[in-house]
Amino acid sequence: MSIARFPPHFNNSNHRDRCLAQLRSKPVPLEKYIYLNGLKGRDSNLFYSILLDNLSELVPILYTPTVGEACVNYSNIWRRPEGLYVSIQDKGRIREVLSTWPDFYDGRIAVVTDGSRILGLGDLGANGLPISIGKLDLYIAGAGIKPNSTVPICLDLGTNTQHYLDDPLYIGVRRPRPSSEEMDEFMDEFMAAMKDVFPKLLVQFEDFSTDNAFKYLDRYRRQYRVFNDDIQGTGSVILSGFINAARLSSAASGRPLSDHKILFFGAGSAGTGVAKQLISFFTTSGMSPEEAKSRIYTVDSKGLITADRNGLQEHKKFFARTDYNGPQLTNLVDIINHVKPTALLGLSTLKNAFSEDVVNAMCALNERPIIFPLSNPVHLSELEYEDAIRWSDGKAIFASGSPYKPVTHNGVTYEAGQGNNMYIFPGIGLGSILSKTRHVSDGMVEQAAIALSSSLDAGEQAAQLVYPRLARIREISVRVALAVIRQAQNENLDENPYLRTLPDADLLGLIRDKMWQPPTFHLWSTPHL
Ligand SMILES: NC(=O)C1=CN([C@@H]2O[C@H](COP(=O)(O)OP(=O)(O)OC[C@H]3O[C@@H](n4cnc5c(N)ncnc54)[C@H](OP(=O)(O)O)[C@@H]3O)[C@@H](O)[C@H]2O)C=CC1
Ligand SMILES: CC(=O)C(=O)O
Ligand SMILES: [Mg+2]
Repeated sequence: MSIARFPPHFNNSNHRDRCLAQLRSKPVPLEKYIYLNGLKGRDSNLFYSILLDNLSELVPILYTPTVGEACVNYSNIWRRPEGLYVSIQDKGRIREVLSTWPDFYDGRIAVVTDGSRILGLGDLGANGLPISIGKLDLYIAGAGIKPNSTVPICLDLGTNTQHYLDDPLYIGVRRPRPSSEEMDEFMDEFMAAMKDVFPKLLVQFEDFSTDNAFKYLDRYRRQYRVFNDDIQGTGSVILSGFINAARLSSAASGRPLSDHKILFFGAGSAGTGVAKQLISFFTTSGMSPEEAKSRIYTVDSKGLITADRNGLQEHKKFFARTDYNGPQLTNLVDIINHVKPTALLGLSTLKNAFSEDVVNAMCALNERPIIFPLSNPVHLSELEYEDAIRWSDGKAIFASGSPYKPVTHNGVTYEAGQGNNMYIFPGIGLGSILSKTRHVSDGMVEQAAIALSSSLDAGEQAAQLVYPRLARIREISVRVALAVIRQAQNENLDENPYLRTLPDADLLGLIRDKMWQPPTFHLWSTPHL
């Protein structure tokens, strides 16, 4: 029997080839994003099935870098409602607004942004929703979280970006951002309402501006099941890459791990999160807290951060150096020559900040320098991969926030690592859901990093990679989830005692079995033809 309005010879099995061909015919990445978004609306099972089979091709479209372009232009490319907006004008009735979400009882993971610092692109206001959607697509593809248990949220609190306020098509409320008192009141009501409406929810804070990122993580982490991806997820993923990079670097130089010195170019929410995570790892590996702290140097837009600077923001004070009293160091090469770092990490949003002189200075100090330009999207990267390989003659141990294609230099092909929290948050989410943990602890985040660092397979180790290849993300998320569950148990945060009875091999099997798979046979899963 044929189904009305389907062509008589419509064939599900080659329809995915048709979709891929349609996608590939789009000339520019933003058009591909719009196409995929439409496909998800028409047939979400097919969308996720195609995504899972083509991760390396599709993740750079649905996530960084293209999702950045989608956010910048969201008011213009908007097609259909696809997430939950909670507006500052909803203050006093936020619970009602959240209750309009379909399937709210199934809500397990929300990614919540207020659009105030989307990737390195600044304050995009209500245009920030695609970042929540993109992160949740990675939860679904990368960790098998059920699509209808994910809740993408954008808090529409106004924007301080004038051209959006002037744009007649802008989709958000037309007002500047609220005062910190007004925002605190809004956030307190929002978080309480989230707990009421979605009782089983884990909340991931995403791309809040620096001060609010720290403030709301600290304010809610003991009360609700929350974590901040930019502070904790980034801290975890970069610790993991650093462990593997330090092993490669130490193998070349003979230096022990305890001899490493890390220079952070950018001391915002991500830089500070990574620096704290490294210190915690160094101390658990046996260094004293003072020794561990002495290994970290931070740089912001005014130069090397020293304790004698007036008006330092709270989050910069801990790392401010007390052992330098000379003239303010502002030039990165001068700073490198003063610090003599083994690793240079960029979380600054400053495109091409790692010039040839900077790479040369790192190479002069290190047989194999660790250079991670981590700013997103790719057009804000501190260093292009090709330049890193050429200028260092293939010696740089490299990972970037957004993906790069392999580079061939002097007959050798090099593969970049992607140091992006996408390797961590899906597994943290899955582990938190399965263990029913009450909170996400620092210990869980650190164990996630250690699990990721030890997940390289033989091929990846032979290629001297510091992160696994993206195609293996589901298997990586299983291991990260296992580590997260075990640590939740060690800290008595879990509320699923059955998992405690399982040995690791059985628990790994259970985690795999719990992952959602797109149905292999379907006839158009969303029936709104
Ligand atoms: N790879 C990954 O997984 C992740 C990458 N990121 C990326 O990291 C970047 C930063 O994010 P985040 O920390 O939240 O942003 P913030 O705005 O909190 O921090 C940016 C930092 O960079 C510094 N900076 C800006 N311009 C310069 C300059 N000219 N020279 C030196 N330092 C400078 C700022 O200095 P000042 O304090 O003086 O303003 C600030 O310390 C973004 O591009 C984001 O996409 C973020 C999270 C995860
Ligand atoms: C990856 C990420 O979370 C960011 O760039 O903000
Ligand atoms: Mg982010």
